[in-house]
Amino acid sequence: MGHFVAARKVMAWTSERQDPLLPRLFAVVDDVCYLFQGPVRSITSSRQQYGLGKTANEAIIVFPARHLVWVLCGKSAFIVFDGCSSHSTFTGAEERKGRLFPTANSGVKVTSNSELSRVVMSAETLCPQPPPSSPTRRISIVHGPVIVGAGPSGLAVAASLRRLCVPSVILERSDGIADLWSHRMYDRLTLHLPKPFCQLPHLPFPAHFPTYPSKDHFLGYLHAYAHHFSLRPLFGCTVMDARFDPAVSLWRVTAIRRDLSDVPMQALSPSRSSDSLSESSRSTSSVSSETLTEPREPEVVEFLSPWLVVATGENAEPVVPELKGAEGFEGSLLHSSEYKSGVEYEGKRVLVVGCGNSGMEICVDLCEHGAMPFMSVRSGVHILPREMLGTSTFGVAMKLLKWLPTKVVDRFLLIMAKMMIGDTEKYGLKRPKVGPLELKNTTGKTPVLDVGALSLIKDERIKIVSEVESLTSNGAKFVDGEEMAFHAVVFSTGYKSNAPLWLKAISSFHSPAPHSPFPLLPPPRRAPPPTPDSIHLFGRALRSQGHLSHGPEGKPERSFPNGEKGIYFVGFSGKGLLGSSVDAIKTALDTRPARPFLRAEMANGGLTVVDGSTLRADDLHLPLPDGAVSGARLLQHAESEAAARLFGLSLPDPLRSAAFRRVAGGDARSFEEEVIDADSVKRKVREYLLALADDLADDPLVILVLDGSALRVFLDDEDDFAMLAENLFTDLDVDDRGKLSKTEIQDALVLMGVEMGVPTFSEHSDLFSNILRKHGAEGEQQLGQAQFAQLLQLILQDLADGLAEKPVVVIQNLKVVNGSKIKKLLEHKELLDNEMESMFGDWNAHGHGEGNMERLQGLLEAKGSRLGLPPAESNEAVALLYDQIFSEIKEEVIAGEVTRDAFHVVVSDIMEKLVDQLEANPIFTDMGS
Ligand SMILES: NC(=O)C1=CN([C@@H]2O[C@H](COP(=O)(O)OP(=O)(O)OC[C@H]3O[C@@H](n4cnc5c(N)ncnc54)[C@H](OP(=O)(O)O)[C@@H]3O)[C@@H](O)[C@H]2O)C=CC1
Ligand SMILES: O=C(O)C(=O)Cc1c[nH]c2ccccc12
Repeated sequence: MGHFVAARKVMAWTSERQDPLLPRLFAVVDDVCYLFQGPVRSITSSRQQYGLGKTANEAIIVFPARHLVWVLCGKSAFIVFDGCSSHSTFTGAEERKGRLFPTANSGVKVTSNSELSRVVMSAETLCPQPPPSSPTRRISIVHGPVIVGAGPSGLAVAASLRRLCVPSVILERSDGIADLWSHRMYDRLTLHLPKPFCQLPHLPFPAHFPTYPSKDHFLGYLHAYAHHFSLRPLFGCTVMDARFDPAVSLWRVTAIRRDLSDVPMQALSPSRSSDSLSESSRSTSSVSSETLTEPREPEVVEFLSPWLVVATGENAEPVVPELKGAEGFEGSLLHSSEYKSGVEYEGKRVLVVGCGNSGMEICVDLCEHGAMPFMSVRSGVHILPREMLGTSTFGVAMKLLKWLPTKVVDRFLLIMAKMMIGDTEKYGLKRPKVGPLELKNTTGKTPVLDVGALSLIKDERIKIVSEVESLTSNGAKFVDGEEMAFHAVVFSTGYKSNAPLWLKAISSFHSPAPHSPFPLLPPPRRAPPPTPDSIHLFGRALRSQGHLSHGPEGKPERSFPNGEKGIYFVGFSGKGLLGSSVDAIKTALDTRPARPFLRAEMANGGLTVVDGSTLRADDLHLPLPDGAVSGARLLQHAESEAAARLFGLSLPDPLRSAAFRRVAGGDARSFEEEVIDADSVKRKVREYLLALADDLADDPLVILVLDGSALRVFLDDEDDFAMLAENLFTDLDVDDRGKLSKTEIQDALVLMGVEMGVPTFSEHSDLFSNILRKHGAEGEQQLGQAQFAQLLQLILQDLADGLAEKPVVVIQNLKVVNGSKIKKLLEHKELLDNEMESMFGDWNAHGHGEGNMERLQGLLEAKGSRLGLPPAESNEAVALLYDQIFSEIKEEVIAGEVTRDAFHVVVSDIMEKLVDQLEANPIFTDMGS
């Protein structure tokens, strides 16, 4: 342990082996100390940059304080930049006997081998006092991402991070989780999409939930979810401003935090009990001590973090049109977010403005409560049945989108809708010109999934009226001149995001390159994230708020200026809760190398692509059976041989049977009974292996081999292990009792999960129960943190040994696109010609002229699935791949009228480029559940 020494305006850092009274690395300017320790890699360029002498091998560089700390109030403070984890930690510090010590519970651990590479200190005298009128301001450096919003998206991100042992902070303006769902939705609401599309990552809905869970089911689930992952958002915390500060490469998120001490604890606790859920039965009072000691005055807190997750949703603020005469209307005026049920409207005439899902369902609700609803329709609307072909319409659409372009899926949905619910136009519900999914993608307008409104419209129990022109004292005037009386008006006119109000200056940084205050630091060890600019746009983020410029298709443009880093938009993809889950997992996986040990784990273990190459080697692993054998026996042997070369993996059935069919030829049944003579046995086994290899080459499997090596990474490094054990302990100790029972070791293993090298509990219960029993980890005995760590270490050691002896292979639900399909196509003249002809036909069918390049890109993107590529709309990596390849094609080669030959040349060129790119950099796509 080194020491911080402070004497009035002088502070210094000495490392362990140095005399604390003779600090070596030390500098003071204007009350600010900047101290640097660590290897200087780019010494030559640094010499130039700082004009150092040729013989200099050690340098002290002093920076102005504003680069480092914006405002620091109250006590002294220092910031430790840990070069190992690329994390900064902020702590209060106090001076005792001339030395500066971290204040209690500061959370800073500076150990000698944590490779401290920068130390920055700032003394008390530096801090300007806040102006007396302003609320107290505090700075909080977050050890992980700052998530704005505690709705489903924010919770899903935090949970996904928690599972990876990455901490995060959720800031939430309201008093509880999922405020929209708990306070701004009508009672009769049920989810429109079936269960699998609405559950959040890592915790399925309870089995007893109906296919379409109710609002209360869903809310109960969200509370159980927050509880399960011990998520404790900071409630009453309204973000006013968030901006990226290039000087420190951090996001500065300023929030006002209200005092919530008079809010009933029930509302603050994530473990609100609910009848609909059994998960929440683990009763705890999970109000943290922090909640109990809330400040009285509103407090301004500035959160600093390298990552900002925007999870405030597309429905943050109600949209209410400004109508002439609204002030003079004597009935009640409300937004759909304030409508709870139709009880109070019995016998009343209610005008519902807007025909989205809310408008439609509120009309149904009004009918059911004996009111008379009138629905005002301005533009058109797509109504689709909630289900078709025996499953949900949404599910059908998602399936089809995997294979077909949006326009074709739209055409299909509209044909099905017409067959099932007839022509909706004759009731005054015009269909928009653009199809439902394309409209959703381009404008964000969701199609209506019919849950009963349509038949009420047909029966004229819901009356369709035209666009409202103005309100009168007792009703409304419509654009068609008609005037009617109403008791109430419910604006079901939708919602908008509020991110533009607080997310400042995105895309408008002009500084050429973010200035680094630490030019002497070794470059970060982590490879940059896969996107070129570290801005993670999962979906249609903020499209309608003008934050992003749009391309001609309304797609957000994918180019961003440099400067803003580490920002993630979660839940803006227009794909409902499913979209939130996908975004959340991506965000978590992307930010997870936040922890050094996770980085090590990824480098060591990581994913393995099984592309069948190990099956091609000539020598066999297992001795062949002697003499002639039956076909069935041969197959059995061939399968064992394959498994022996594939980490003991048992291959999916379709793969095995396809290979078997190729070996067996015509009749599989008779082959099993056939006698294979000794000479043919080896040939047949090889045939089987090669058949498997061929299929795997086209469609590789992605597997995770858990052989204990990932676990060793933690076990081999004392610090890493201590950190892991501490995190797990605090995560599990939800009541802050400082004790856990032995049985909770099992929860720790579950929390660690596959990502950290622990197999799933349920599938490998033998392995676990032996080890747990051996260490007596089944009892209720209470363990303190140190004992917990000790026991965990023993158990993980045994687990690692067990796995080393018999690795566990987990097939990941990922598809790898490596270009082999395109390569095959290029090698197969006949198929290639057919494909080219069909593309050339499409090309000609859509006219000529301007924008050939865009047209060709569109055509190839649409054909992507035939080439083995996932749709570009659904996969950012694919979209980037196309963009990159098309940027290399010269405009003139496809200018004007394109001949067949020229078309063939260009398209083959593109295909070859695709192969090159994909072979070097395969694309992984999530196949969902
Ligand atoms: N059970 C469920 O799962 C439910 C889901 N939802 C979802 O919640 C989100 C919000 O839905 P919702 O609240 O219905 O909002 P939407 O944005 O989907 O619909 C708003 C409606 O209001 C109309 N509108 C807007 N401004 C005016 C105006 N000045 N005059 C007349 N009409 C106007 C729009 O028509 P125009 O095209 O003319 O602008 C549109 O029909 C959607 O994603 C929806 O699918 C909603 C309810 C239930
Ligand atoms: O998010 C909503 O509002 C839904 O009702 C689900 C939904 C999201 N995107 C869609 C596209 C087609 C059909 C339903 C949805």
